[in-house]
Amino acid sequence: MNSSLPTTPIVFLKPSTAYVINEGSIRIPKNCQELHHEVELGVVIGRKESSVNENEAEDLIGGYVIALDMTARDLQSKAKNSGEPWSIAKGFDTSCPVGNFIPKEALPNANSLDIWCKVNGQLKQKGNTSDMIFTIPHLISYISQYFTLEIGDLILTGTPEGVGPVKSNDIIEIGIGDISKASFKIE
Ligand SMILES: O=C(O)/C=C/C(=O)CC(=O)C(=O)O
Ligand SMILES: [Mg+2]
Repeated sequence: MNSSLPTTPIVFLKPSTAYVINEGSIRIPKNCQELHHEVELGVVIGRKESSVNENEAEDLIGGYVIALDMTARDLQSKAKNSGEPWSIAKGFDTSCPVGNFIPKEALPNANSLDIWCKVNGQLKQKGNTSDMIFTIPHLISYISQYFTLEIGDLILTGTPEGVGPVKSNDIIEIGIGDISKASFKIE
């Protein structure tokens, strides 16, 4: 996205009303003319803890999901330019579609997974979690210094290149290789 590499993770929050389960619909938020898909690996927290170091972080992982960080890019750019928070741009209703839960034991290689996103059958994003700027233990440790992590919390880990716009009636499909797949329609 032409931003310089962050030296610490950029953290924002989505409310639980952002969730959409597999085969659900995504709503374009009010005043948004540019809604973008961002496919991301999601880490589901399985144990309540705060202030963990990177070595302890692995123990907090309960499992994974494939997820979308749906972003009202125009509203985010406006907020960035005026120094305002990203809450609406990132946290509007239906901004966090998720696939089915995958237990940690079923995904021992979370740091080298192919993740992908198709829009109307066309591949738009393809990346590998080994290319993430920050490792999963680093993200968990960093976030846990500020927020107590609770069972069921979901951490999205950042998106690979290829983010782009979607419009009404588009179908977004996301997946982890051929291990997990989910599909959503833009209302
Ligand atoms: O810096 C920007 O303009 C946008 C950054 C993001 O939206 C960050 C993400 O959500 C991501 O990289 O996954
Ligand atoms: Mg993102």
